[in-house]
Amino acid sequence: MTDAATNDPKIHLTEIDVDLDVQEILLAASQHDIAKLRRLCRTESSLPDAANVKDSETGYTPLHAAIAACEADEDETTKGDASRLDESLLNSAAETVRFLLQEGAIWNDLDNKNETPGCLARRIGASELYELIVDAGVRAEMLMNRLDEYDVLSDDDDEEAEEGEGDTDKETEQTSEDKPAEDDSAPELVEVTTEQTNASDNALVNPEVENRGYLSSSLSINNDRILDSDQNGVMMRWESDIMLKSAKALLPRPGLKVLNIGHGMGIVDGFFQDQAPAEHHIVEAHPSVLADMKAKGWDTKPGVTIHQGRWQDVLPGLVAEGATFDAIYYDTFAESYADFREFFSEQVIGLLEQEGKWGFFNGMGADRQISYDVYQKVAEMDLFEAGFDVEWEDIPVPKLEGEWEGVRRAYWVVDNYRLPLCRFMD
Ligand SMILES: C[S@@+](CC[C@H](N)C(=O)[O-])C[C@H]1O[C@@H](n2cnc3c(N)ncnc32)[C@H](O)[C@@H]1O
Repeated sequence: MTDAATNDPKIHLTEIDVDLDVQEILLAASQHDIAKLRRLCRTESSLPDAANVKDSETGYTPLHAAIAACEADEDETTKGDASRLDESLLNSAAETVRFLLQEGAIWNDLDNKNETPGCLARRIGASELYELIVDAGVRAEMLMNRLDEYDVLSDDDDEEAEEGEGDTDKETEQTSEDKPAEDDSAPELVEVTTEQTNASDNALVNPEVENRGYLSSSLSINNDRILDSDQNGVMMRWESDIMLKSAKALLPRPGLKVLNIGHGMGIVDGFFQDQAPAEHHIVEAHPSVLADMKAKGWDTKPGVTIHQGRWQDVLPGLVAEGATFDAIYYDTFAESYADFREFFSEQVIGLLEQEGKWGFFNGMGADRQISYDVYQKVAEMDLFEAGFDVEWEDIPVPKLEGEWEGVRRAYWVVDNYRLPLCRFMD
């Protein structure tokens, strides 16, 4: 390591110094020695971000180390059995985890086994520690979402100031400075994986796909799946049971008015048709899906009106006409959590009957249980803020091992699908 000509002592550290510091911090974390951690984090350590150091061999952060210390020696049959964990160790670990989070520890950093601290807590059966990490994730995500909103507002201000100076697609541009340093993949809203950790950054549903790019890409539409040109799964037949249960919960009897956003393979629309709705409106934006709908005669089915275009462009017109619906369903592709929030806080409010129900495909963070749990809470809080109550029903998802052949990434990993049913609050 070459020393820079500077008076900053940190620049003069050798790799050995750094490694010793890292080991000292990780040891203190695993011993739940908060007094020592406090000293190391605040004064003694020469490392700038002591709460987020990483062991080069295991990839452990102090959070991983504090949690891993609770793991019981166990054989295969008792793995994850919470009753085998030492209660006082769990309590001191909880204190340590709280302390590290206060010091800015990142809730979802990955170790070398691809586990976040929360994944590790869940695997060893430390549910209290798991909940602490989930809550930290919720706080971080809420904050990131609000900051992104603030960014969008300032972008809008800039645009207003620059009116007439040409258009930039700010919606779809995101520079690396906009993103949080620790997280670089998206909270998955719909059907796409979060590959690394992440529920953060409010970026796009699929890190590699954004909505306008997707809508101009070519699709392969088969009987059991729709893939985009990069083999990302847009819709898959295994979701049929989820679609059936969603349709039945939303449209319990004939003669109601339903609005569906995103036709895909037409699975949910088929189940809505089975309920003989009085009006069945479908918003779809992809030209190939629209062509497929026409080929399958959707334009002549009873009560069906097809609205061609993005919901962002179509729905304000329906609101202006005063259209209302007993049921609304949202299942799009390559949209962000921010898009989804805009959908329910700005559009559903204008389109749903007072006693109506609405739902969405709940795929946010579904490639990792902790991300799924975090995003359930985040959504719940935002729905509450927008004036909606939500009920969740757990539906077991069948084993999907064979399903992902030919699909770029498995976007579904968690065991249970949580089906949301939303209504206006009383
Ligand atoms: C996951 S599929 C919907 C699957 C559907 N629920 C089913 O049961 O087959 C998502 C659909 O949303 C459409 N879509 C994506 N973005 C959209 C947008 N902004 N507005 C309208 N439709 C959109 C896609 O073209 C695709 O057909």
